[in-house]
Amino acid sequence: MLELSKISKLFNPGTPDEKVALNGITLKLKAGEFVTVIGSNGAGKSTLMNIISGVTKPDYGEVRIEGNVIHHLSEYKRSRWIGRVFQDPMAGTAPHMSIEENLAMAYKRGQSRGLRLGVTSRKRSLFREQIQRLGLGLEDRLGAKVGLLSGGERQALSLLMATFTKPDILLLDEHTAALDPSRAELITRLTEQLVREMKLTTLMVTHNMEQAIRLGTRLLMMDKGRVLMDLEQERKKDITVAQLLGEFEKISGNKLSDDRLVLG
Ligand SMILES: Nc1ncnc2c1ncn2[C@@H]1O[C@H](COP(=O)(O)OP(=O)(O)OP(=O)(O)O)[C@@H](O)[C@H]1O
Repeated sequence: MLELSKISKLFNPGTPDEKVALNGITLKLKAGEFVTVIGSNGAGKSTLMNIISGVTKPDYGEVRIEGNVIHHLSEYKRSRWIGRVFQDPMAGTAPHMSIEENLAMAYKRGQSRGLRLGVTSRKRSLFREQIQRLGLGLEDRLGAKVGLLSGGERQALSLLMATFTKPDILLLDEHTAALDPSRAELITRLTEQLVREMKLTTLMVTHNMEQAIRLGTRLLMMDKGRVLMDLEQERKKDITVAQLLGEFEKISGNKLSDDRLVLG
């Protein structure tokens, strides 16, 4: 379970560039919830992900995972609880290492600092079994350098690596946005499959409204550092993109301004 309590973040305080990124966010994700997050430009979505993962420290407030207070811990120390996939397929994997070395690295995530990347035959058969789940034939290329994979293959591997040790929280940061439509659909399908099979508690930022409605069990809409709308499955399942945009306008008094908005 993830609990955020009164999280606030101000960038460049006291300067002409002062920006309120998060303004007292309180949020509870129950175990197994799959929450999609959409919002206007500068709403604070990335800052929220960065505060949960430890890239950014909040000015105020508390982050708890499974009851552990973690907002003072380094990004590395939190990695035993958190898996994250970024927009850039290059971000989650090491290009000069082989597929199995990358998997070995993910396997050791959050454990002792000394990285022993030795791949024993027991580990190799575990990796082969896991990577088969992607359905991309990568199990026959375990020795290939990751830099040789396509963007979609690499993002599929990133997703597998992020979920390898069944994290308590999975953070998906526009992880299909840089892919062409067919690859994006493949990664979306794999995401649904892995989240469902492992019952992962998931927070996914997207600019694709249709995807935000279709995926997951709950939808958050952010604006100006706050959660403006919080739709549970019952309300989310029948809502249309037009209704969602209409609701946003009604509550915020403005049209949704998102230069990367994809309607569906
Ligand atoms: N490192 C930083 N330094 C200064 N200001 C920042 C920094 N990171 C974010 N901000 C500001 O904080 C606010 C929230 O930014 P954030 O990137 O979290 O929004 P977002 O919802 O992810 O936006 P987008 O959808 O446009 O990527 C914005 O006004 C942004 O300019």
